[in-house]
Amino acid sequence: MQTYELRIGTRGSALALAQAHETRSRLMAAHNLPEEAFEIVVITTSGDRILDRPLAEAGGKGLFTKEIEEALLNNRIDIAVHSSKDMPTQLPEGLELSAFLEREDVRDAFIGRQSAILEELPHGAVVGSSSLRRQALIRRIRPDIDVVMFRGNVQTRLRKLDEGQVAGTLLATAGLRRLGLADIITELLPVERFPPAPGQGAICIESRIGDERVKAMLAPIGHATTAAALTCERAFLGSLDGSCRTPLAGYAQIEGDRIVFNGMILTPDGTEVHEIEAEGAINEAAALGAKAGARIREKAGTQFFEGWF
Ligand SMILES: NCc1[nH]cc(CCC(=O)O)c1CC(=O)O
Repeated sequence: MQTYELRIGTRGSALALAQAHETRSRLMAAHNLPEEAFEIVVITTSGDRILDRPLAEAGGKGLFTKEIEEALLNNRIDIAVHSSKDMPTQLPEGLELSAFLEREDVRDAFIGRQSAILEELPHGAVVGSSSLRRQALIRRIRPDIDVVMFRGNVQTRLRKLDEGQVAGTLLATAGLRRLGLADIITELLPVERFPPAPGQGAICIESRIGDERVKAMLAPIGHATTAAALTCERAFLGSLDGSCRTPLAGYAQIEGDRIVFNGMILTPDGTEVHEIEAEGAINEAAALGAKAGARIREKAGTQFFEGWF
């Protein structure tokens, strides 16, 4: 029987596999181990099966993680590799995010056909996105654009673009780079106008609390400033209940030993926008994010969150 140093759980999508392979490569380098020391275990999740509805409607974020977390808890895998953006703020008892890999580009990318530049699309153009944040951000700057639901993997989206079903779509630059598809990007959207989702661009690794062997193996591949930024962003998300029905953005930037955090919440039509900026010490990342969440909540008022459910 083959014995592995680590069993790595992942979803089977091209992006998820790319992230699992990247994690494996880093572990191989850090521990001077061959590829065979790691088993990659592909796990299908509910999120992979539901393709006909917006995810927020189908039950939200846990959809991409539930079956993988069960495999961790049942000891069928040792670590799970995820996109941080897809991770709920509350993890099942006994599990933790034990490492974050160095963050990729956090920006959203526009992939345009009728125009390379989002803001230069013709009046009334159709843009596809299933992200509530991206939908609201597009409507905010271009209320005339018809934003339609757009799910499926990158290949499906590109086919819909080529067929002319939509004039453009938005995807995370990080994901496209990891898939070797950066060349399809026609515009990199600036974070000031298109602030990213909490966690965007960062791979995280989940493991069992108390599994010290695994934790020690992960230590050399973890990236401290990414971890601080993600801790801040996830605290912001958590303090807003992590409701995936509220379009929101949150981005923490590390400058030396300081964190500069920018948060935003919007109504789905992009007409009402609330922003928050907070700065603090890097070792108070969680408190900073939580406080920014409380302050933006206060700014927006309770009716903001009740308006559209
Ligand atoms: N919700 C899907 C998802 N989760 C993470 C990424 C991209 C990679 C990342 O942000 O790390 C994507 C696709 C996208 O938004 O284009």
